[in-house]
Formats: sequence, structure tokens, C-alpha cells
Amino acid sequence: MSQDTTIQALNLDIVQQQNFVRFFRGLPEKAASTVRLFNRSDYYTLHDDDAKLAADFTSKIVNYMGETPKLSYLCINKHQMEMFVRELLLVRQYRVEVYVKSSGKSNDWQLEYKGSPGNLTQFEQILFENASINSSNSVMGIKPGKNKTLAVSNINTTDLTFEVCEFTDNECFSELEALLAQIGPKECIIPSGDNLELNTLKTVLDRNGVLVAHVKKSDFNADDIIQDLNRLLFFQMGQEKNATMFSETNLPDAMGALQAVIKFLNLTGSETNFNQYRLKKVDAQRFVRIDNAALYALNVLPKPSLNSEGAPVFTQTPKTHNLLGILNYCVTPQGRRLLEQWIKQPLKDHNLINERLDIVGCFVKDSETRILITKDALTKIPDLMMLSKKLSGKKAKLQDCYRLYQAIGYLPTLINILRKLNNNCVKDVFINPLGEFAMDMEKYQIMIETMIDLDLVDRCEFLIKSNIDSDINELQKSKQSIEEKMHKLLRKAANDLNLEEGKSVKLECNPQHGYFFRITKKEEQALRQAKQYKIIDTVAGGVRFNTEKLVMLNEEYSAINEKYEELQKGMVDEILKVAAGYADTVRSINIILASLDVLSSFATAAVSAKVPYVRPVLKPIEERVLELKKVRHPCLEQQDHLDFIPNDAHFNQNSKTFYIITGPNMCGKSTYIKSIGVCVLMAHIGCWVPCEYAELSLVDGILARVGADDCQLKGLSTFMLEMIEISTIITTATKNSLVIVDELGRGTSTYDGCGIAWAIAEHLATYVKCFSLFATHFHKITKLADTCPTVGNLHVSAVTSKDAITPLYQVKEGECDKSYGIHCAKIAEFPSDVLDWASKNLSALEHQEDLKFIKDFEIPIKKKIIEEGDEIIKESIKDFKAQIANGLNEIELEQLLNEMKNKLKESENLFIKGVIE
Ligand SMILES: Nc1ncnc2c1ncn2[C@@H]1O[C@H](COP(=O)(O)OP(=O)(O)OP(=O)(O)O)[C@@H](O)[C@H]1O
Repeated sequence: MSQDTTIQALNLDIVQQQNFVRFFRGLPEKAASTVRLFNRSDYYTLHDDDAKLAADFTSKIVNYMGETPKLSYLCINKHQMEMFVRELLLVRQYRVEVYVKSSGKSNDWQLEYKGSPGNLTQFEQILFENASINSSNSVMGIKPGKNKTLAVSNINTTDLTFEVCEFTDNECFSELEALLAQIGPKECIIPSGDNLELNTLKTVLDRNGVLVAHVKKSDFNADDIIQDLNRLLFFQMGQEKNATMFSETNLPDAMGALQAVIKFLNLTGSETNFNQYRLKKVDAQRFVRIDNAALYALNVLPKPSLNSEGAPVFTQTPKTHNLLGILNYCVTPQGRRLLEQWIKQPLKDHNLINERLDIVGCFVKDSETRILITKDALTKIPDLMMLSKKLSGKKAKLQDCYRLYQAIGYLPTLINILRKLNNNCVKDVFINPLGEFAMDMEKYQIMIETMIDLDLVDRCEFLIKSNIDSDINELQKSKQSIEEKMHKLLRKAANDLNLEEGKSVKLECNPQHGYFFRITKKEEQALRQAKQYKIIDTVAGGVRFNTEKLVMLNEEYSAINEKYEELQKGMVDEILKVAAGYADTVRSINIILASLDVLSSFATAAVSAKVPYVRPVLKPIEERVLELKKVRHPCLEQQDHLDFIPNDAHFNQNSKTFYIITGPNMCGKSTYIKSIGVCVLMAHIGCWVPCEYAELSLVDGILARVGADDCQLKGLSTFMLEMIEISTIITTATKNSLVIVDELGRGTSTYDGCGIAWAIAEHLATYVKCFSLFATHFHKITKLADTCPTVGNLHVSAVTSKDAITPLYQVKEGECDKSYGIHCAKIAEFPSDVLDWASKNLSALEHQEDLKFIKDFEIPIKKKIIEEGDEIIKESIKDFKAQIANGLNEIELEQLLNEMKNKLKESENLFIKGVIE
């Protein structure tokens, strides 16, 4: 007997299976991080490695189809598919493709949906129908040019913006890294090809946790960009659709990069994207420079971990593990998205920061108003950005119009609550603009009240009022009259069957059968004896049946209802058209309410901390001061059972600008320097800070590099990664930056590590002169303070006993006692003769090592300073080389040397000065 090889669930016989296997094996190859799903109406299937991946996620078992070599498959239902796709796109950062069978041809499948972490538009319904969008999605396009020029575009599909810029970067791509941190794209496209420049670019993107996709070089061609922009950009009603009026279109390479992303996202493929996007230039200079290395080093954002292929994975981390979690008391998704944006874009503008601080202050003082806003008013506001998007994308329903009506209706109450704060900033930032926008929306509110039947809304029915139109009114009356007749029939059926009307026998309606009666299976017997009743079917919920009369009434009802719905639809379309005209105003209201949510969230965070935060006093950038009293780490101090020991920080351009922090392991060095970095960042986003008192001048950058094992991405060696990060700091730090360095040089031998750390510390302390914190285990570096007046030594204190080191977490002046190493060895029960030998020889060894160290590193350090330290020196050497290349006689050479000597005298480099003089 032949075995039945039909797959019942999929209704596939062996021939159909073979056909599919052939089709599947003919599909173009894909990356392992792309998952293909095949939509088979009731189920979805996955095959090969994708089946394995889904099997792990759903705990289902993989099966096989076709003939040898068989193809593995996993069958999942719609709910499982939704969960899996959510996991793939939002957590694992994979790409997803969904194929459907083309109608007609039995074995042809076509790609129906495509999604990637940066492009979720086609999956929005699956991903966000029942969940809010808490994080913006964007895809970046980068077109590299000659001499490190980069043209960048970014499309944010949540905020509906196109951002573009062109700039020249340095060897380390540090400008690009800062931009990646500010914008935070999930995915980036670059031209395909194999050259050094593209490979370096890919490495930079990988290091920043951005998924990279390669597209054809020709996709970066801007030939059709104006035509595409005319369709996609937002123009006011009646405004000429002419994208050339935007100055951004004069950046040809950036337009090429934009064209490539538009194509990648297939934005012109759906009308819902038309008239939606805003075009703007990226203005990176407005923000404090901070790159992803620093954001993760300071625990500002949740850190991605890596999957088996080295791709970043974003898993849920406890709220108290990062600054975003600590500050997030937002109650709206738009507030949550804005908070993340603000954290990535710390401001440099004194007035704007002070405005935010002022508003936070109002909410801190008036807790009653703050609670009213966060616990009540804002919770009534839906995601207005999404509503605006639906309205202008012609995807809205009458229900959406009603939700908007409700939200706008709440604005006057909100404004009244805000008035209680009696503050000018609150008035300018919230009350006045909200008042004006509420007035702009007045006609919309009247339209909704006039047109929608508000009495039906409680029953979740969204319909046009019948009295608006005489035809609708007539049809509505006819429908009601038929419904009454149907209810009479129900009463009769209840009598005939001796059942209770509305309880054991019910009148119900569904799209398949229209109106019918239903009884439970238990009562079926009664029905079999009454012949006038015809059973339709038996389902889990009971037995469905009707009568000839009910069938007739049903048909009559359907015909009338069809006309009624047609008329309704015509009117609904009219309303939606008018409502679409308000999309821009709704978007503006959304931005204001999101800011309100974030600022009240800052205030809630300030008062919810174990010790309340204080308002930082901002000083102009040129004053160069950083004075923090009793500074705490906002995340660490929230940990249960941890009694945080606060410390002070004093920087002043006229005294110490560079602090070296030493001390035993686990005694609080990293925590101390990170606390200072996070506090400075918090102040720049307009948040109050975890200190007793804080006074600081604004900085132009927060540059950080912390312990190697903390921030390793994409398989780079510890040493490589720290060298990349530190060279970024060296090239970008100015005297107005804050630099935080922890355990530099740990990735190489102690000897080399110490040399590198020394050279960099000296460079920062002597030439850049920025405020720096340098935590290290290399005690020799503390000697820098002997020769450098701007360098100060600090140490974290601890108490040692016979068998323990107890950290006190107090930061004190001076370097730390060096005997901790031997003490640790004692606690670790090293043999006593080894310990005795080590103690006796410690000072002698150190003396010898010092001599060797100074001898070995004197030259390299100075060489490093020449190579990296000073623009003047670099320029002079470059000029000199160029002139020599032209060929010079003896006199010209001497003249050139004198010129160079004079130029070099302007240098602040002590070594060079010494050599010349
Ligand atoms: N100021 C503090 N108050 C209370 N506990 C602290 C403080 N600072 C640090 N700790 C605790 O000590 C732990 C270790 O701190 P940290 O990582 O800053 O030490 P470290 O000196 O940098 O260590 P290592 O030299 O090994 O890198 C923290 O996780 C925290 O639990």
C-alpha cells in the first residue's frame, strides 16, 4: 500500500510539494539574517535554516516535504507568525520577506511584503496594531566620495522626515560616528563594491551596531529625485509641488544618497507615502558631540548584545540599567520617542537648555499639576503622529477622526492645568501654541460633532448621523423597521421552542450568513421537532438556524444596508478628505505634547530618585568650569540595597583640568568618572542632575572610552577597539570637551599599555587641555602631575585588613597606596615565600622599571606628540614635504627651513619648542 504523502494542514499533495521544493530551491540566495515566510492562507511556512530558527522560537517541530532530498518546513499560524516577525524585526534586527502565491498560476510565488529593522512600514499593522511605537525607525544612505567626503541621507519613517548633509570626514570617520549616534539609524545602505574606503565604512557601521545593506552603485544616482520628492514631500493644500524650492536639493551627492534610500524603501510604491515627508539639512553643530562608544560607555542607552552572527540584538534590560530607563516616565509613545532623541542630541544652546530646566523646575515644585498632567491629561492623548500619518496617507477611518476629536477636545483642559504653573516659559512653549492650534482645529471639531453619530460611539459604532442626509435617514428607518420584524420572529421562535428570548435563543448577525438564530448545542433536540426551523450549521458556540421569513427579511435588509453603506462611505470619504487637511496641525500639536511629556518625565525622575536631583547652574562655554558637589550615578544609586557614596568634582581652567584616578579594583573609579559624564550629559538635555550642587559650563563634546570588555562589538580585538576609540577622542577633542577614559591600555601588554596611556594622557593634559578624567591601574601615570601643573591625582579609598579590602568609595586627593596588588595576592592565598619576595623587591623593581620606562618611552611619546598632537606641526611638515617634492636648490631649502622653524615656534608643543630653542 502506498503511503499517503499529502500534508493535510497545507492541503499539499506530493506533486504540489515537489513543485514548491523546485521553486524554493530556485529562489535567489539570501543572507542568513533575512527570513522568508510563505503565506498559505491559514498558515505560514518557513524552510531550511529559517524553519530551524522559527522552531527554536515557537518550540515546534520541523517536518519535511517532497522527495529526497527533502525540504524541511515549519508550519506556523497567524498569531505565531506575528510574534515571530516582531521578534525578528524589533529584537534580533533581521530582515523579513513574505511571499504569497500569485493568483492563477499554481506554482508561482511573489514577494508580498519586505521589512527590515529600519523599514517597518509594511509591517506596521502586525507590529504596532496593539502596541505603541516607542522608538523611531530610520534608514540611512551613505555615498562616499573622494578624499573622505561623505554624502548622507536619512529617512525616518516614524517622524516622516528626510535629512541630508554632505561633509568631509577624517581618517577615523569620527564625524560620521557622531552623526550615527545623533540619528540612530537601524539600517544603512552603502554602494556595493570592494575597496578600502567601503570596507572601512562598513567596519564603522558594524561597530556602531547598524545593519548594513549593499545596493547597486547606480541606485545612488539622483536623476529622478525631484520627481520623487514632488510626490513624497509635504506641500500645503494649493501650494505648487516643486521640490527645487528647497535648498537641500542643491546638494547633488546627498540627493543621490536620498534617492538610494527612497528606492530601498520603495516609498514611491505606495500612495500612502505621498505628501508626507519633510526635507531638512542635518544640523550636527547644534548638538554636543557624543558618539555611540560614549553613549554605551556612560550607560546612556541600552546596550545591544550580539547574536551568533555578530549582529546587534536589542533585548529588554531593567529600567535602572541605563539613563534612558531612569528618565523614562513618559506616558505617551511620542514622548518616549522624543526622550530618546533628546538624549542622543544634547543641546549646546544656553537659552534652550535653560528653558527646559525652567519648565522642569515648575513641574518639580508643583507636584499636583505634574501629577494631573502625567497621570491624567496626557494619558488621554493618543499617538498623534501616527494619526497624522494615517490622515495624510489616506489610511484613516472614521474612528481615527473621532480619536483625534477627543484628543483635541481635551486641549482646553490641559491648557487650564498648565496655566496654574504661572510661568513664562510654560506659556511660550506650551500654552500659547497649544491655544492657537486648538483654535485652528475648531472647525474640525464642529465637523465631527455635526457629522458623526456620537450616541453610537459608546457601542464602538462609528457612523454618520442619519439626519444629515434625507436618503440616509430613510434607509436608516427602513433598517430599523426590518430589525423590529426580526425581533418579533425571535420572540415567536422562543415561544415555539419554549426557550428564553435573548438568553437561550438569540438573534445574531455575521458577514457570512447575515441574520440568524442561535441556540446552544444542549437545546438542539427542541429544534429537531420544530420543522419550520432550518438548521444552517453547528459550530462550537451552538446551533445556527433560520426560517423562510427570516431569510426574506435578511435579504431585504442586506439590499437596504448596501445602499445605506454606500451613502455612508461617500460622506465618510468627504470627512476624511477634510480631516487630511489638518494633518500638519496635528503633527505640530504632537511635537508640543511630546515635549510636555518628556519635561514632566524629567521632573518625575528628579523627584523620584532616592535623593532628589537639583537644577544645574549653566555657565557660558568660555568660563570653563565644572563644579559638582556630591555627585551620584543616576542608575547605580537606584539599585536596591546599595547605599551610594557621593563624591565631588572640581575642574577649573586656571587650576586642574586633568585628573588621574587610581585605586584598587572594584572601589568605584569607573563609577566616579561615569557619574560626572552622565551628569554633564543630563544637564545638556535640560534635565536636573543627581548632585547636591552643580555648576558647569557647556561643553562641545562628551568623549568617552571605558573598560574593554564592556563595549565590544563585532569581533574587534580589545586593543583595536580601544585604539580606534582613543584616536577618535584625540582627533575630535577640543579644549571645551569633556573626556572620560577608563583603563586605557588594558588590551595590550602592561608595558606597552602604560606607554600608550601615558602618551595620550600627556597629550590631552598638555595640548588639548580639555577637562579629562583618566581612571587607570598604571600607577606610573600619576607622575605626570609632577611635571604638569594642570594634572591632579585622585584616588578611591579603601580599608585593608588581614584578609580583605573594604572599599569606601570615597574619592580623595593624591595617588593611591601601591601595596594593594600584594594585598590582593595575600587575600587570594598566594604562597607566602612569593609574597615575601614581592614585598621586598617591590621598590627596587619599580625603580628599575621606572628607569626603563622613561628611557623607552621618552622618544615614542615625543614622536606621538609630533605625529598627532599639534595642527601647526602637522601643517608645517605637510608644507615642507610638498615644497621638497617640487625640487629646491640649497638657498631655497635653507629659506624653507627658516620659515618652518618660525612657524613651529608658534607651537605650544614643549618638546618642539625645546628642540628649536
Ligand atoms: N560611590 C559608590 N557608592 C556605592 N557603591 C559604589 C560606588 N562606586 C562603586 N560602587 C560599587 O562598586 C562596584 C564597582 O565599582 P567600579 O566598577 O566603579 O570600580 P572600579 O574601581 O572601577 O573597578 P575596576 O578597577 O575593577 O574596574 C559598583 O558596581 C558598585 O556596586
